[in-house]
Amino acid sequence: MSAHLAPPGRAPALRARGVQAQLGGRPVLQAIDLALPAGRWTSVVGPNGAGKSTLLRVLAGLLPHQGEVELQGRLLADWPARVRGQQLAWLGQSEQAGDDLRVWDVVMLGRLPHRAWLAAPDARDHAAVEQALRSTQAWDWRERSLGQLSGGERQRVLLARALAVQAPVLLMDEPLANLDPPHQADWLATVRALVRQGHTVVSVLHEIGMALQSDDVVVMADGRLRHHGPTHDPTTHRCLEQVFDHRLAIHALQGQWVALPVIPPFDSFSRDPHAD
Ligand SMILES: Nc1ncnc2c1ncn2[C@@H]1O[C@H](COP(=O)(O)OP(=O)(O)OP(=O)(O)O)[C@@H](O)[C@H]1O
Repeated sequence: MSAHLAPPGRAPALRARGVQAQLGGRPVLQAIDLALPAGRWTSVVGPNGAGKSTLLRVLAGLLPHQGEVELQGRLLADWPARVRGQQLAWLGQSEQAGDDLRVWDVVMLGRLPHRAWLAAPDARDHAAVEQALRSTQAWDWRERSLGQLSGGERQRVLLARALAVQAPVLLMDEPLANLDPPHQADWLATVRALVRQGHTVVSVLHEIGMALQSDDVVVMADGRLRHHGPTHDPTTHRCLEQVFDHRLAIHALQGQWVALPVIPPFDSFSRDPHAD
């Protein structure tokens, strides 16, 4: 496993030390030591069941675990809940959100950590919600209820809710689920703009081509961290190919990295497995 060091003088946005987690009595994360540098976009990738979502939930403080997790140099447990909610925004996988709620109100939920108990939203809250809805092209649906939207439209509203928090650190689990190619490209542009402004973005992605657009890649397999390194590093590419059983290959194409499937020869499908 390669180490990736945060720039000197700035605490990592998130740090895990000796993290372990169990689900259903089974260990699903083991011995995770990880420092995610601030002001960069890191993608977490790996095969199904590798522990990616579990890691993200642990980093967000949403799952009990052993070991330590720090947000901006301070243990998660030491942050007052409301302040932590201002610092760290979360977009979960297949999130349930009230289908009867208006889109506007769903996105306004992202402003809760900024408001005093029972206080009405102020002008800044309204501005943040409008900006988030416009940036995900969800503004036109603001009066509709969430339950009336398609899967991709709904995902854009939930992304808007995470953006409305305006947190320095954003964690997103499969943010591209249901998004069509133009809106995947818009998501990419949004993430790049956030990182340019100094935000930290951590995304669990199945789309390896998209993950290869990030600054850094964390590779997981079997509940363990296999690699953490810059996206352009050949070691990162080799590790990715390895954890996916060499069923994908990474190539340079017009100044970008792309992942292409490695398709077995036709013979291996047509052969009768019981012939031998
Ligand atoms: N509630 C649960 N109880 C028991 N085991 C669970 C539970 N949820 C997840 N797991 C197991 O934990 C392991 C890690 O799951 P996790 O969702 O973190 O993987 P992942 O890498 O995000 O997978 P995927 O790519 O399929 O989304 C898997 O083996 C999964 O079967």
